[in-house]
Amino acid sequence: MRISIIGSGYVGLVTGMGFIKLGNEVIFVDVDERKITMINNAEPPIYEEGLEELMKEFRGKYYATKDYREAILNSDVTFIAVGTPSREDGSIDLKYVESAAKAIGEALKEKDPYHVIVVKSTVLPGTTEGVVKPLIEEHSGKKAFGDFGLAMNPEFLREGVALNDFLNPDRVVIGVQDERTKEVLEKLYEPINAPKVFTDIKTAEMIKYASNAFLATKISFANEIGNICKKLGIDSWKVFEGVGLDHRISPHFFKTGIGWGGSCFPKDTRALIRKTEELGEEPLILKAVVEVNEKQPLKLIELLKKHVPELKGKTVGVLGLAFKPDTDDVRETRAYPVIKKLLEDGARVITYDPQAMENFKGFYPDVGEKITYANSPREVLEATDVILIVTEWKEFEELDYSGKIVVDGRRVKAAEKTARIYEGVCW
Ligand SMILES: NC(=O)c1ccc[n+]([C@@H]2O[C@H](COP(=O)([O-])OP(=O)(O)OC[C@H]3O[C@@H](n4cnc5c(N)ncnc54)[C@H](O)[C@@H]3O)[C@@H](O)[C@H]2O)c1
Ligand SMILES: O=c1ccn([C@@H]2O[C@H](COP(=O)(O)OP(=O)(O)O[C@H]3O[C@H](CO)[C@@H](O)[C@H](O)[C@H]3O)[C@@H](O)[C@H]2O)c(=O)[nH]1
Repeated sequence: MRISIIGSGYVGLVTGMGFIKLGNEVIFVDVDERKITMINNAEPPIYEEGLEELMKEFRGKYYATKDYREAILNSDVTFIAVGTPSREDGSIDLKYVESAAKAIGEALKEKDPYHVIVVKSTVLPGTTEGVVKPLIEEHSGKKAFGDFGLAMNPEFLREGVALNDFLNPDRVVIGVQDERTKEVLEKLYEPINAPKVFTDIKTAEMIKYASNAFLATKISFANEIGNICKKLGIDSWKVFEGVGLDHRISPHFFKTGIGWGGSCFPKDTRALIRKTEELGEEPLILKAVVEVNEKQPLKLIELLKKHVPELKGKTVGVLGLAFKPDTDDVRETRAYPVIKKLLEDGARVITYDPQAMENFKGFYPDVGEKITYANSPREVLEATDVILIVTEWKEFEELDYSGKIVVDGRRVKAAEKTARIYEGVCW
């Protein structure tokens, strides 16, 4: 099939390359010229395992453009994969979705054959039918489900293992209303060996939020229990090994530490909280889940002060800036509140991350420009005896932490074994 993808970021690019691997052709659309040039040179604008190889292997099966008209006229299905960030007040910001829907509408004016539009961005229930549909209809002069198809197909991939998650998902959720659109998506996803859940459109939208909210809840719950364990001298990882063996519970997303960051859990829980309040309901659990998560990274500093009570003038090494390993993404990384607090307490910070240093500096200039970036993790260990571990990159397992005071937010075994003084956040 010929597919166009609007928004060539973490989801758009991975989804597009995944569809290409399944035998399709893709036109990527973006507003960012840098991304367009890089994609056309088969260079991934983001770091994601396996993406570069795939882009090189399938050169010729895709290209990128900023021209919506060209992309729509030369494809049968269009996925919207633009960002849906938070506004100041935590509510969902739909400005990218709205501008994409308008531009798709304009381009659809000239198109006769039945074209299917699929919302892949994470959007609150009601958005596809209440915002995207009317905008496309208004700008194209055509009617949804008669002149063009419309569906909502949330994405569940995790950064770092995104290609594998896209190609081997636990399930594919497709919210549709009309039979013609359903047939197109059934065909497109046929090669993927996973249960296909067909629902109405707003149920598909809600499945995405409920999934992310539940996973975030699992981690915050584990961290709350983990904080109790720490006080009682109990290893919470052992506790959740025992808990997770109950098949009703499952062992996943119970890794205690300094909490969840990233481009999804924080903004999606916030958006769901705002929506719940708008509906006149009280999001009691969701608010607690967020509150636990906001406090958790600062536990690192509390524990550090047990061993280094005065941080003023001290150099502290921070290992890891990405919100998790195997990505260069720093959106809502726990490294930000940790480094911010260290600087407020008068410490100097030297840091290393294999992929995310440039992004961190650009994304958080208020702290990013006040810290030192090392060329290797060893350089951090040479610069100071006081180390905080924020992201569990594999290479941090290969270091010798002898003589160091390490406070670990993610459980790096090598540090646990070799450090002079070792404190785990919840173990
Ligand atoms: N990152 C993830 O792991 C993940 C996983 C599942 C779902 N999601 C959801 O997918 C959506 C995209 O997330 P992302 O992380 O890929 O975002 P991203 O910021 O990496 O990518 C979005 C892209 O859209 C482009 N864009 C913005 N406005 C545009 C427009 N009008 N026309 C064309 N391109 C435009 C941006 O330049 C950017 O390249 C969000 O709704 C997110 O919640 C993300
Ligand atoms: O047991 C765990 C698991 C994760 N985390 C943290 O949780 C955050 C999110 O991790 P992960 O879920 O692996 O990364 P994302 O790429 O943000 O993926 C989540 O968000 C995506 C965007 O919606 C969804 O598609 C995925 O299904 C969902 O897992 C990271 O900061 C992790 O360090 C923990 O602290 N403990």
